[in-house]
Formats: sequence, C-alpha cells, structure tokens
Amino acid sequence: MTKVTVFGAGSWGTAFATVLANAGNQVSVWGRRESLCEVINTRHENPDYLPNLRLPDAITATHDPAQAADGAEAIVLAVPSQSLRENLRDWAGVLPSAVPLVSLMKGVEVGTTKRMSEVIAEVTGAGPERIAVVSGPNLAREIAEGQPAAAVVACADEGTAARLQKLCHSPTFRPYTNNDVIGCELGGATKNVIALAVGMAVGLGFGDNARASVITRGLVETARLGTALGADEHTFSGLAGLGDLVATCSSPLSRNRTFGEKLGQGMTVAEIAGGTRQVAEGVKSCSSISELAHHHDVEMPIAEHVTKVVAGEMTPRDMLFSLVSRSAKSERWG
Ligand SMILES: NC(=O)C1=CN([C@@H]2O[C@H](COP(=O)(O)OP(=O)(O)OC[C@H]3O[C@@H](n4cnc5c(N)ncnc54)[C@H](O)[C@@H]3O)[C@@H](O)[C@H]2O)C=CC1
Ligand SMILES: O=C(CO)COP(=O)(O)O
Repeated sequence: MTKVTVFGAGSWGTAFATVLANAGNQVSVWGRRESLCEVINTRHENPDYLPNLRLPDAITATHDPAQAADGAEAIVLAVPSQSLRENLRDWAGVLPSAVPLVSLMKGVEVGTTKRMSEVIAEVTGAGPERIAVVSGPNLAREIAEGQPAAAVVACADEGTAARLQKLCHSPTFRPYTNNDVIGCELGGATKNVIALAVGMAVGLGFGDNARASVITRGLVETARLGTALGADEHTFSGLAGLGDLVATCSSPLSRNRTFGEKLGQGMTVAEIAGGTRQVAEGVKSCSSISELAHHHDVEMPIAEHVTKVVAGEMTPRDMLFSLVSRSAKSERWG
C-alpha cells in the first residue's frame, strides 16, 4: 500500500487525508498538538475540525515529523499559508528526497508576496517537477462527508501530476491534471479575498445582484493578476478559478465568506479572529495580493478595498459603495 503523509491536521488536511485513504492509500497525518493526534488514533475522529465524522482506519496521526514522513511516496502540506515557511524549515530535514511535495494551501506570503509553491521551492530546494498544487471547489466538511467534488492537480511536470491524480482519485473525488501552477494558486488565494467581499455584502443585507456582481468582477481581477504573472487565462474559468470562487462565495461553510459576513454585521477583525481557531486565509493574503498587484501594475479594486476594510481604514458599507461609484468603464477592457 502506498504511504502518503499530510502535514496539518486541520479541516482540509484531515478531509484530504480521508480522500487519500478512500483512494486506497495508507495516510499518516502530522498534527501540531499531540493530544489531537491521540484522539485521531484512538477515536478515529477529529473533533476540533470535523466533529461527528468517523475517519477511515487507514489514517493515523503523529506529532513526530520524522515518523510522519518516513517511507512516504508523497508529502502533502496543509498548514496556514503564513506559517508554511517556518514549519517547512523544521521539516525539510526529514522529508524523503525525490518525492512530490503537494500544496493544499490557498494564500500568498505576507512580506515576500510569494506563492506557496515558491516558498516550498525556496525552503526545500525542490525543482518544479516535484512541486504540485491541489485546488478547486473543495469545502472540507463536504469532502470529508464523501459528497462528490472535482479538483485540479497542477504541476509543471505532467508525469508527477498524473501520479498524484491517481493517488487522490477516490469514488467521490475527481481530480483533473493541469500544468498551470501559477493560475491554480492565484485562483485559490484570491477567491478567499473575493469571498470576504461577498460575505460583507451578505452581512450588510444585500442580495444576489450584489453577490453576483462581486463574484464576476472578482474573477475578472483575479484573471488580470494571473495573466500578468504568466498564468493561463483558461485556468480562471476552470475548477481552480470560477469553480472555487462560486463554491466559496456561496457557502456558509466558507470561513472567508463567514468572516466577511461578520465584518458586514459590524464586528471587528480582532473580535472575529478571536472567536475561531480556523484560518480565513484572505484576511492576511488580501494585503499580499494587493501588493503583488501593485508590483505588476495590475488593477485589483476589490482586493484593494478589502485590504482597507481589514486594516480598519474603511467600513464594509463604504467599501461596497466606493466600488460601485468608481469611474465608469467598458466591461471588456475596464
Ligand atoms: N478548509 C477547507 O475547506 C479548505 C482549506 N484549504 C486551504 O488549506 C489550508 C489549511 O487550511 P485548513 O486545514 O482548512 O485550516 P484549519 O484552520 O482548519 O487548520 C489549520 C491546521 O494548522 C495548524 N496550525 C495553525 N497554525 C499553525 C502553525 N503556526 N504551525 C503549524 N500548524 C499550525 C492548526 O492547528 C490546524 O491543525 C489553508 O491554506 C486553506 O486555505 C483549501 C481547500 C479547502
Ligand atoms: O478553499 C475552500 C473551498 O475550496 C475553503 O474556503 P474557506 O477557507 O473560506 O473555508
């Protein structure tokens, strides 16, 4: 049986471990807290992140990175984006050489504006043929419950993408290969920021027209950034673009949309963050994505406005009306 290791025992790390187990692999999950690893091993559940769900027996957990990684044929990384660099420095010495390193993360590093695949390459020295990204409309709870979904496995190397596709193709999870790592990563990171804006509209009591307008224009600015950075524009109409954007912006399960909704209802960033243990990546990545856009001279009005709200420089209501009253443009070229 193939062993696959997942670093990160949060919602998505655990749900993706379930996918891998259901696809026939032995899965070792590294968890930050020893007590949670113990619960996963003895009770076969992760009550902190996926309560009331039985995990497959093929999943075991450990707090020891060397034990987790030993003998793995693929390493999957699922910790909050802003903590990846620091964690990976600790783990780099125990990762098997030559195996694929797979990012499940949807964020852009604050301070460096690096995508997660770039952080992985820098810290581990792995080449692009070993670094892959899994992205798409994959709300963790639904996936862990075995509800059907599709995703994208992106890697510059077709053979690596195809091997990983096989590893995670389960009866309910359908992965497609793609060679556009940049587009898949930016689609995943930016949709979290757009979901914050949609959530704010929902929290303010606005209806479907406002939501659809933010989603659609959000996709336009995501594709604009992506193509400026060398992504394939078609990626943004695929699962890692439109697919993930629609799922995240529509679902009450999304932490980013929920975070935005609470902002729209008048709570502060600190109040909302203090009330959850789960990461809403867009809250940090909005500033790095806006910075990336500035570096590349790309206009991203929604991301820039969300960044101001998160920084406490604008209210959600002012944000939405400021976006509507921007100078008039053509849809095609604006
Ligand atoms: N939850 C979801 O539905 C999906 C999440 N993702 C992405 O997967 C990544 C991980 O997200 P989740 O598992 O959902 O987050 P989570 O908040 O549910 O879990 C994060 C995990 O990382 C651990 N952690 C937190 N801070 C840490 C640190 N400084 N060092 C090491 N470990 C730390 C937590 O203890 C927890 O086990 C994020 O980038 C997210 O955008 C992608 C697709 C779906
Ligand atoms: O990425 C996700 C779904 O594909 C999960 O979104 P949230 O992080 O907003 O919950």
